[in-house]
Amino acid sequence: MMSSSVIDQTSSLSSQNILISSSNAPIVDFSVGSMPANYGYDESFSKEEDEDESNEETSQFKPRILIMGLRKSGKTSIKNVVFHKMEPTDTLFLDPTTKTNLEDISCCSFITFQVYDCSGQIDLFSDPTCDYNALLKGCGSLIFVIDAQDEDQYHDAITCLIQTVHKGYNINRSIKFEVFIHKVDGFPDEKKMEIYNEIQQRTSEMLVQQDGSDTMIQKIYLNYHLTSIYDHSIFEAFSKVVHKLIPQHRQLERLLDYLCNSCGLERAFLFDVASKIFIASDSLSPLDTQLYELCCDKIDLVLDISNIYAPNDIEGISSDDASYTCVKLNNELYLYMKQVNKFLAFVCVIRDEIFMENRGIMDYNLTLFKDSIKDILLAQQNMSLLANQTNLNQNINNTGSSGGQDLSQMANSLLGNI
Ligand SMILES: Nc1nc2c(ncn2[C@@H]2O[C@H](COP(=O)(O)OP(=O)(O)OP(=O)(O)O)[C@@H](O)[C@H]2O)c(=O)[nH]1
Repeated sequence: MMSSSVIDQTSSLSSQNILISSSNAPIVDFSVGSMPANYGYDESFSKEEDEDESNEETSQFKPRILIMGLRKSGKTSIKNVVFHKMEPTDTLFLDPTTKTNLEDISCCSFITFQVYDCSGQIDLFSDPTCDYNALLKGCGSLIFVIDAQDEDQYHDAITCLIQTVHKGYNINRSIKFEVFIHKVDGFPDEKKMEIYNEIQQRTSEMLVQQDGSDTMIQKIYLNYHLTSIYDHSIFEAFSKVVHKLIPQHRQLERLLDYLCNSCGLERAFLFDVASKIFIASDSLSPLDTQLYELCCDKIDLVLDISNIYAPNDIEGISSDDASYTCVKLNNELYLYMKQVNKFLAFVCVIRDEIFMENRGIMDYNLTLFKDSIKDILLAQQNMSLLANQTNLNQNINNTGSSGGQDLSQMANSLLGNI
Protein backbone atom coordinates (compact mmCIF):
# COMPACT_ATOMS: atom_id res chain seq x y z
CA MET A 1 0.00 0.00 0.00
CA MET A 2 2.78 2.36 0.91
CA SER A 3 5.22 1.56 -1.71
CA SER A 4 7.31 3.90 -3.46
CA SER A 5 9.84 5.27 -5.80
CA VAL A 6 13.35 6.28 -4.96
CA ILE A 7 13.52 9.96 -5.79
CA ASP A 8 16.97 10.80 -4.67
CA GLN A 9 19.53 8.11 -4.21
CA THR A 10 22.92 8.96 -2.80
CA SER A 11 24.75 11.55 -4.87
CA SER A 12 24.90 9.09 -7.74
CA LEU A 13 24.70 5.36 -7.98
CA SER A 14 28.36 4.69 -8.40
CA SER A 15 29.80 2.31 -5.86
CA GLN A 16 32.14 4.98 -4.51
CA ASN A 17 29.20 7.16 -3.61
CA ILE A 18 27.22 4.42 -1.95
CA LEU A 19 30.14 3.13 0.03
CA ILE A 20 31.23 4.77 3.19
CA SER A 21 34.61 6.28 2.87
CA SER A 22 36.15 5.09 6.09
CA SER A 23 38.62 7.91 6.12
CA ASN A 24 35.75 10.39 6.47
CA ALA A 25 33.73 8.38 8.93
CA PRO A 26 34.10 9.18 12.61
CA ILE A 27 36.14 6.28 13.83
CA VAL A 28 35.25 4.82 17.16
CA ASP A 29 36.35 1.84 19.12
CA PHE A 30 34.14 -1.08 18.25
CA SER A 31 34.69 -4.72 18.84
CA VAL A 32 32.85 -6.51 16.10
CA GLY A 33 34.05 -10.05 16.38
CA SER A 34 30.68 -11.71 16.21
CA MET A 35 29.13 -9.72 13.39
CA PRO A 36 29.33 -10.65 9.73
CA ALA A 37 31.60 -8.30 7.83
CA ASN A 38 29.11 -7.53 5.07
CA TYR A 39 26.62 -5.74 7.27
CA GLY A 40 28.55 -2.57 7.63
CA TYR A 41 31.10 -3.66 10.16
CA ASP A 42 34.54 -2.56 9.14
CA GLU A 43 37.18 -5.12 10.05
CA SER A 44 39.74 -2.38 10.35
CA PHE A 45 37.78 -0.90 13.25
CA SER A 46 38.12 -4.00 15.31
CA LYS A 47 41.18 -5.82 14.24
CA GLU A 48 43.76 -3.40 15.50
CA GLU A 49 46.51 -5.50 16.92
CA ASP A 50 46.41 -4.56 20.53
CA GLU A 51 42.68 -4.05 20.55
CA ASP A 52 41.91 -7.67 21.34
CA GLU A 53 43.77 -7.27 24.56
CA SER A 54 41.85 -4.16 25.57
CA ASN A 55 38.57 -5.70 24.45
CA GLU A 56 39.17 -8.59 26.76
CA GLU A 57 39.70 -6.19 29.60
CA THR A 58 36.80 -3.91 28.73
CA SER A 59 34.40 -6.80 28.09
CA GLN A 60 33.81 -7.18 31.78
CA PHE A 61 32.18 -3.72 31.78
CA LYS A 62 29.76 -4.52 28.99
CA PRO A 63 26.16 -4.91 30.02
CA ARG A 64 25.12 -8.52 29.64
CA ILE A 65 21.92 -9.97 28.28
CA LEU A 66 21.14 -13.52 29.24
CA ILE A 67 18.67 -15.46 27.09
CA MET A 68 16.95 -18.30 28.93
CA GLY A 69 13.92 -20.49 28.49
CA LEU A 70 12.83 -24.08 28.09
CA ARG A 71 14.09 -26.20 25.24
CA LYS A 72 12.88 -25.33 21.75
CA SER A 73 11.35 -22.07 22.97
CA GLY A 74 13.27 -20.17 20.27
CA LYS A 75 16.29 -18.68 22.05
CA THR A 76 18.94 -19.44 19.44
CA SER A 77 16.59 -18.43 16.64
CA ILE A 78 16.07 -15.02 18.23
CA LYS A 79 19.78 -14.44 18.61
CA ASN A 80 20.52 -15.52 15.05
CA VAL A 81 17.70 -13.60 13.41
CA VAL A 82 18.43 -10.36 15.27
CA PHE A 83 22.20 -10.40 15.29
CA HIS A 84 23.24 -12.65 12.43
CA LYS A 85 20.62 -11.86 9.78
CA MET A 86 19.52 -15.48 9.63
CA GLU A 87 16.36 -15.98 7.60
CA PRO A 88 13.54 -17.01 9.99
CA THR A 89 12.81 -20.13 7.94
CA ASP A 90 16.44 -21.27 8.28
CA THR A 91 15.96 -21.55 12.04
CA LEU A 92 13.95 -24.70 11.38
CA PHE A 93 17.26 -26.50 10.85
CA LEU A 94 19.05 -25.27 13.97
CA ASP A 95 20.64 -27.90 16.18
CA PRO A 96 19.70 -27.87 19.87
CA THR A 97 22.06 -25.84 22.05
CA THR A 98 23.90 -28.20 24.37
CA LYS A 99 25.91 -25.69 26.36
CA THR A 100 25.70 -22.03 27.31
CA ASN A 101 27.16 -19.86 24.55
CA LEU A 102 28.62 -16.50 25.34
CA GLU A 103 28.71 -14.12 22.45
CA ASP A 104 30.02 -10.63 22.26
CA ILE A 105 27.71 -8.35 20.32
CA SER A 106 29.06 -4.95 19.46
CA CYS A 107 26.31 -3.63 17.28
CA CYS A 108 27.27 -0.02 17.34
CA SER A 109 28.99 2.61 19.31
CA PHE A 110 26.38 2.49 22.06
CA ILE A 111 25.74 -1.19 22.32
CA THR A 112 28.59 -3.34 23.37
CA PHE A 113 27.06 -6.15 25.27
CA GLN A 114 27.20 -9.86 25.61
CA VAL A 115 24.48 -12.35 24.95
CA TYR A 116 24.44 -15.66 26.75
CA ASP A 117 22.35 -18.22 24.98
CA CYS A 118 21.55 -20.75 27.69
CA SER A 119 20.75 -24.27 26.68
CA GLY A 120 17.19 -25.34 27.32
CA GLN A 121 18.44 -28.91 27.39
CA ILE A 122 20.09 -28.52 30.78
CA ASP A 123 18.97 -26.94 34.02
CA LEU A 124 21.32 -24.03 34.57
CA PHE A 125 20.79 -24.04 38.32
CA SER A 126 21.64 -27.69 38.83
CA ASP A 127 24.44 -27.93 36.30
CA PRO A 128 27.72 -28.29 38.24
CA THR A 129 29.74 -26.99 35.28
CA CYS A 130 27.90 -23.67 35.20
CA ASP A 131 28.69 -20.87 37.60
CA TYR A 132 25.23 -19.29 37.51
CA ASN A 133 26.19 -16.92 40.31
CA ALA A 134 28.80 -15.26 38.15
CA LEU A 135 26.47 -15.41 35.16
CA LEU A 136 23.66 -13.58 36.91
CA LYS A 137 25.87 -11.18 38.85
CA GLY A 138 27.09 -9.46 35.71
CA CYS A 139 23.77 -9.63 33.92
CA GLY A 140 21.97 -6.40 32.95
CA SER A 141 18.88 -7.98 31.43
CA LEU A 142 17.57 -11.50 31.52
CA ILE A 143 15.32 -12.42 28.62
CA PHE A 144 13.12 -15.40 29.40
CA VAL A 145 11.54 -16.93 26.31
CA ILE A 146 8.18 -18.69 26.59
CA ASP A 147 6.84 -20.64 23.61
CA ALA A 148 3.29 -19.30 23.17
CA GLN A 149 2.40 -22.10 20.75
CA ASP A 150 3.04 -24.80 23.31
CA GLU A 151 0.17 -24.39 25.76
CA ASP A 152 1.07 -27.69 27.47
CA GLN A 153 4.36 -26.21 28.57
CA TYR A 154 3.09 -22.89 29.95
CA HIS A 155 3.04 -24.23 33.43
CA ASP A 156 6.61 -25.62 33.29
CA ALA A 157 7.83 -22.45 31.60
CA ILE A 158 6.27 -20.20 34.24
CA THR A 159 7.62 -22.39 37.05
CA CYS A 160 11.08 -22.10 35.50
CA LEU A 161 10.62 -18.33 35.09
CA ILE A 162 9.68 -17.94 38.77
CA GLN A 163 12.71 -19.95 39.84
CA THR A 164 14.92 -17.85 37.57
CA VAL A 165 13.47 -14.57 38.84
CA HIS A 166 14.01 -15.65 42.46
CA LYS A 167 17.60 -16.77 41.93
CA GLY A 168 18.38 -13.80 39.72
CA TYR A 169 16.93 -11.21 42.06
CA ASN A 170 18.69 -12.65 45.10
CA ILE A 171 22.02 -12.57 43.30
CA ASN A 172 21.61 -9.27 41.47
CA ARG A 173 18.96 -6.76 42.58
CA SER A 174 19.30 -4.54 39.55
CA ILE A 175 18.66 -7.24 36.98
CA LYS A 176 15.84 -6.48 34.51
CA PHE A 177 13.63 -9.44 33.64
CA GLU A 178 12.13 -9.36 30.18
CA VAL A 179 9.67 -12.10 29.28
CA PHE A 180 9.35 -12.77 25.56
CA ILE A 181 6.01 -14.45 24.91
CA HIS A 182 7.33 -15.90 21.71
CA LYS A 183 6.08 -17.50 18.46
CA VAL A 184 2.87 -15.45 18.43
CA ASP A 185 2.87 -15.34 14.62
CA GLY A 186 -0.36 -16.58 13.18
CA PHE A 187 -2.39 -15.73 16.29
CA PRO A 188 -5.18 -13.16 15.97
CA ASP A 189 -4.77 -10.09 18.19
CA GLU A 190 -7.40 -11.25 20.70
CA LYS A 191 -5.62 -14.56 21.16
CA LYS A 192 -2.29 -12.77 21.61
CA MET A 193 -3.76 -10.58 24.36
CA GLU A 194 -5.39 -13.57 25.98
CA ILE A 195 -2.04 -15.41 26.19
CA TYR A 196 -0.29 -12.25 27.33
CA ASN A 197 -2.77 -11.67 30.16
CA GLU A 198 -2.78 -15.30 31.17
CA ILE A 199 1.01 -15.57 31.43
CA GLN A 200 1.32 -12.22 33.19
CA GLN A 201 -1.40 -13.06 35.70
CA ARG A 202 -0.14 -16.57 36.42
CA THR A 203 3.42 -15.32 36.88
CA SER A 204 2.34 -12.57 39.29
CA GLU A 205 0.18 -14.97 41.30
CA MET A 206 2.95 -17.55 41.56
CA LEU A 207 5.53 -14.93 42.54
CA VAL A 208 3.27 -13.65 45.32
CA GLN A 209 2.47 -17.21 46.38
CA GLN A 210 6.12 -18.23 46.58
CA ASP A 211 7.25 -15.07 48.30
CA GLY A 212 4.36 -15.05 50.75
CA SER A 213 3.74 -11.34 50.07
CA ASP A 214 3.73 -8.88 47.20
CA THR A 215 6.99 -7.21 48.33
CA MET A 216 9.16 -8.85 45.72
CA ILE A 217 6.83 -8.29 42.82
CA GLN A 218 6.75 -4.60 43.64
CA LYS A 219 10.52 -4.40 43.65
CA ILE A 220 11.52 -6.45 40.63
CA TYR A 221 11.54 -5.12 37.11
CA LEU A 222 9.47 -7.61 35.10
CA ASN A 223 8.31 -6.72 31.64
CA TYR A 224 6.46 -8.71 28.95
CA HIS A 225 6.71 -8.57 25.15
CA LEU A 226 4.82 -10.42 22.42
CA THR A 227 7.39 -11.58 19.87
CA SER A 228 7.94 -13.56 16.71
CA ILE A 229 10.93 -13.95 14.44
CA TYR A 230 8.58 -13.84 11.44
CA ASP A 231 7.80 -10.13 11.82
CA HIS A 232 9.34 -6.98 13.27
CA SER A 233 8.11 -7.62 16.80
CA ILE A 234 11.35 -9.34 17.78
CA PHE A 235 13.40 -6.30 16.68
CA GLU A 236 11.07 -3.93 18.50
CA ALA A 237 11.20 -5.97 21.69
CA PHE A 238 14.98 -6.30 21.53
CA SER A 239 15.27 -2.55 20.94
CA LYS A 240 13.29 -1.91 24.12
CA VAL A 241 15.53 -4.29 26.06
CA VAL A 242 18.63 -2.59 24.73
CA HIS A 243 17.34 0.93 25.51
CA LYS A 244 17.42 0.13 29.19
CA LEU A 245 21.07 -0.81 28.91
CA ILE A 246 22.15 2.38 27.17
CA PRO A 247 22.93 5.04 29.75
CA GLN A 248 22.71 7.77 27.10
CA HIS A 249 19.33 6.69 25.82
CA ARG A 250 17.48 9.67 27.30
CA GLN A 251 19.99 12.10 25.81
CA LEU A 252 19.57 10.55 22.39
CA GLU A 253 15.82 10.68 22.69
CA ARG A 254 15.98 14.37 23.51
CA LEU A 255 18.27 15.03 20.57
CA LEU A 256 15.71 13.38 18.31
CA ASP A 257 12.91 15.40 19.94
CA TYR A 258 14.77 18.62 19.13
CA LEU A 259 15.31 17.46 15.59
CA CYS A 260 11.63 16.62 15.13
CA ASN A 261 10.55 19.99 16.49
CA SER A 262 13.00 22.03 14.50
CA CYS A 263 12.54 20.24 11.17
CA GLY A 264 8.85 19.31 11.39
CA LEU A 265 9.45 15.56 11.35
CA GLU A 266 6.63 13.12 11.96
CA ARG A 267 8.90 10.50 13.50
CA ALA A 268 12.65 10.03 13.88
CA PHE A 269 14.76 6.98 14.68
CA LEU A 270 18.39 6.28 15.27
CA PHE A 271 19.07 2.77 14.01
CA ASP A 272 21.85 0.31 14.32
CA VAL A 273 22.01 -0.58 10.64
CA ALA A 274 23.30 -4.11 11.07
CA SER A 275 20.72 -5.38 13.53
CA LYS A 276 17.84 -2.96 12.85
CA ILE A 277 17.62 -2.40 16.56
CA PHE A 278 16.61 1.20 17.07
CA ILE A 279 18.87 2.84 19.56
CA ALA A 280 16.47 5.70 20.17
CA SER A 281 13.37 7.29 18.77
CA ASP A 282 11.74 10.64 19.48
CA SER A 283 9.43 10.66 22.46
CA LEU A 284 6.90 13.13 21.07
CA SER A 285 4.37 10.46 20.14
CA PRO A 286 3.84 6.79 20.98
CA LEU A 287 5.72 4.31 18.82
CA ASP A 288 3.84 3.48 15.64
CA THR A 289 4.71 -0.12 14.74
CA GLN A 290 3.81 0.35 11.10
CA LEU A 291 6.18 3.28 10.75
CA TYR A 292 8.90 1.35 12.53
CA GLU A 293 8.45 -1.54 10.09
CA LEU A 294 8.62 0.86 7.14
CA CYS A 295 11.86 2.30 8.46
CA CYS A 296 13.31 -1.22 8.87
CA ASP A 297 12.29 -1.99 5.28
CA LYS A 298 13.94 1.21 4.19
CA ILE A 299 17.24 0.09 5.71
CA ASP A 300 16.94 -3.27 3.95
CA LEU A 301 16.22 -1.52 0.67
CA VAL A 302 19.27 0.69 0.95
CA LEU A 303 21.50 -2.22 1.96
CA ASP A 304 20.18 -4.25 -0.97
CA ILE A 305 20.90 -1.43 -3.41
CA SER A 306 24.34 -1.01 -1.88
CA ASN A 307 24.94 -4.72 -2.25
CA ILE A 308 24.11 -4.56 -5.96
CA TYR A 309 26.43 -1.67 -6.67
CA ALA A 310 29.28 -2.70 -4.37
CA PRO A 311 28.76 -6.43 -3.87
CA ASN A 312 32.23 -7.46 -2.71
CA ASP A 313 33.49 -4.72 -0.56
CA ILE A 314 30.28 -3.30 0.85
CA GLU A 315 30.94 -1.99 4.30
CA GLY A 316 27.93 0.18 4.79
CA ILE A 317 26.27 3.19 3.25
CA SER A 318 27.84 6.50 2.54
CA SER A 319 28.23 8.66 5.61
CA ASP A 320 29.49 11.80 3.90
CA ASP A 321 27.48 14.93 4.57
CA ALA A 322 25.91 15.17 1.12
CA SER A 323 24.59 11.62 0.83
CA TYR A 324 21.15 10.52 1.81
CA THR A 325 18.38 8.34 0.46
CA CYS A 326 14.76 9.26 0.22
CA VAL A 327 11.68 7.28 -0.69
CA LYS A 328 8.33 8.87 -1.46
CA LEU A 329 5.39 6.90 -0.14
CA ASN A 330 1.98 7.09 -1.75
CA ASN A 331 0.49 8.91 1.23
CA GLU A 332 2.30 12.27 1.02
CA LEU A 333 5.10 11.09 3.28
CA TYR A 334 8.79 10.72 2.67
CA LEU A 335 11.11 8.18 4.28
CA TYR A 336 14.47 9.85 4.65
CA MET A 337 17.65 8.07 5.70
CA LYS A 338 21.11 9.38 6.37
CA GLN A 339 24.06 7.46 7.72
CA VAL A 340 25.33 9.01 10.93
CA ASN A 341 28.49 6.94 11.10
CA LYS A 342 29.60 3.50 10.08
CA PHE A 343 27.05 1.77 12.27
CA LEU A 344 24.25 4.19 12.94
CA ALA A 345 21.68 5.58 10.57
CA PHE A 346 19.17 8.35 11.08
CA VAL A 347 15.78 7.50 9.57
CA CYS A 348 12.80 9.81 9.67
CA VAL A 349 9.30 10.21 8.30
CA ILE A 350 8.37 13.68 7.02
CA ARG A 351 5.44 15.21 5.13
CA ASP A 352 6.35 16.09 1.54
CA GLU A 353 5.52 19.81 1.68
CA ILE A 354 7.55 20.20 4.87
CA PHE A 355 10.41 18.24 3.39
CA MET A 356 10.54 20.58 0.38
CA GLU A 357 10.43 23.64 2.63
CA ASN A 358 12.86 22.45 5.30
CA ARG A 359 15.58 20.65 3.37
CA GLY A 360 18.20 23.29 4.09
CA ILE A 361 17.37 23.36 7.79
CA MET A 362 17.37 19.57 7.89
CA ASP A 363 20.80 19.30 6.29
CA TYR A 364 22.23 21.81 8.71
CA ASN A 365 20.60 20.29 11.79
CA LEU A 366 21.65 16.79 10.80
CA THR A 367 25.27 17.93 10.63
CA LEU A 368 24.91 19.19 14.21
CA PHE A 369 23.15 15.98 15.15
CA LYS A 370 26.04 13.89 13.85
CA ASP A 371 28.50 16.00 15.85
CA SER A 372 26.41 15.55 18.99
CA ILE A 373 26.39 11.78 18.54
CA LYS A 374 30.17 11.88 18.23
CA ASP A 375 30.36 13.83 21.50
CA ILE A 376 28.13 11.30 23.21
CA LEU A 377 30.35 8.49 21.94
CA LEU A 378 33.40 10.21 23.25
CA ALA A 379 31.76 10.69 26.64
CA GLN A 380 30.83 7.01 26.72
CA GLN A 381 34.37 5.94 25.93
CA ASN A 382 35.78 8.24 28.57
CA MET A 383 33.43 6.60 31.04
CA SER A 384 34.61 3.12 30.00
CA LEU A 385 38.15 4.32 30.39
CA LEU A 386 37.41 5.56 33.87
CA ALA A 387 35.80 2.24 34.75
CA ASN A 388 38.87 0.42 33.45
CA GLN A 389 41.14 2.68 35.41
CA THR A 390 39.21 2.00 38.60
CA ASN A 391 39.44 -1.71 37.91
CA LEU A 392 43.14 -1.55 37.17
CA ASN A 393 43.77 0.43 40.32
CA GLN A 394 41.93 -2.24 42.25
CA ASN A 395 44.07 -4.90 40.58
CA ILE A 396 47.22 -2.98 41.42
CA ASN A 397 46.10 -2.71 45.02
CA ASN A 398 45.28 -6.38 45.12
CA THR A 399 48.38 -7.72 43.39
CA GLY A 400 50.90 -4.93 43.93
CA SER A 401 51.81 -5.02 40.21
CA SER A 402 52.05 -2.00 37.97
CA GLY A 403 49.21 -1.42 35.53
CA GLY A 404 50.33 1.98 34.26
CA GLN A 405 51.48 0.76 30.88
CA ASP A 406 48.32 -1.30 30.29
CA LEU A 407 46.21 1.74 31.05
CA SER A 408 48.00 4.02 28.62
CA GLN A 409 47.78 1.33 25.92
CA MET A 410 44.07 1.02 26.56
CA ALA A 411 43.60 4.78 26.53
CA ASN A 412 45.32 5.00 23.16
CA SER A 413 43.26 2.24 21.65
CA LEU A 414 40.01 3.63 23.01
CA LEU A 415 40.48 7.31 22.31
CA GLY A 416 43.01 7.29 19.48
CA ASN A 417 40.34 6.07 17.11
CA ILE A 418 37.93 8.94 17.57
N1 LIG B 1 6.50 -20.17 14.48
C1 LIG B 1 7.63 -19.78 15.06
N2 LIG B 1 8.64 -20.66 15.24
C2 LIG B 1 9.77 -20.23 15.84
C3 LIG B 1 9.95 -18.88 16.24
N3 LIG B 1 11.18 -18.77 16.80
C4 LIG B 1 11.74 -19.98 16.74
N4 LIG B 1 10.91 -20.88 16.15
C5 LIG B 1 11.16 -22.32 15.91
O1 LIG B 1 11.31 -22.98 17.16
C6 LIG B 1 12.20 -24.08 17.01
C7 LIG B 1 13.22 -24.09 18.13
O2 LIG B 1 14.05 -22.98 18.00
P1 LIG B 1 15.50 -22.89 18.70
O3 LIG B 1 15.99 -21.51 18.45
O4 LIG B 1 16.37 -24.01 18.29
O5 LIG B 1 15.09 -23.06 20.22
P2 LIG B 1 16.04 -23.02 21.49
O6 LIG B 1 15.27 -22.39 22.57
O7 LIG B 1 17.37 -22.40 21.16
O8 LIG B 1 16.20 -24.58 21.78
P3 LIG B 1 17.32 -25.33 22.64
O9 LIG B 1 18.56 -25.30 21.84
O10 LIG B 1 16.73 -26.69 22.81
O11 LIG B 1 17.47 -24.64 23.94
C8 LIG B 1 12.81 -23.96 15.62
O12 LIG B 1 12.18 -24.88 14.78
C9 LIG B 1 12.46 -22.56 15.16
O13 LIG B 1 12.26 -22.45 13.77
C10 LIG B 1 8.87 -17.96 16.00
O14 LIG B 1 8.92 -16.76 16.32
N5 LIG B 1 7.75 -18.47 15.42
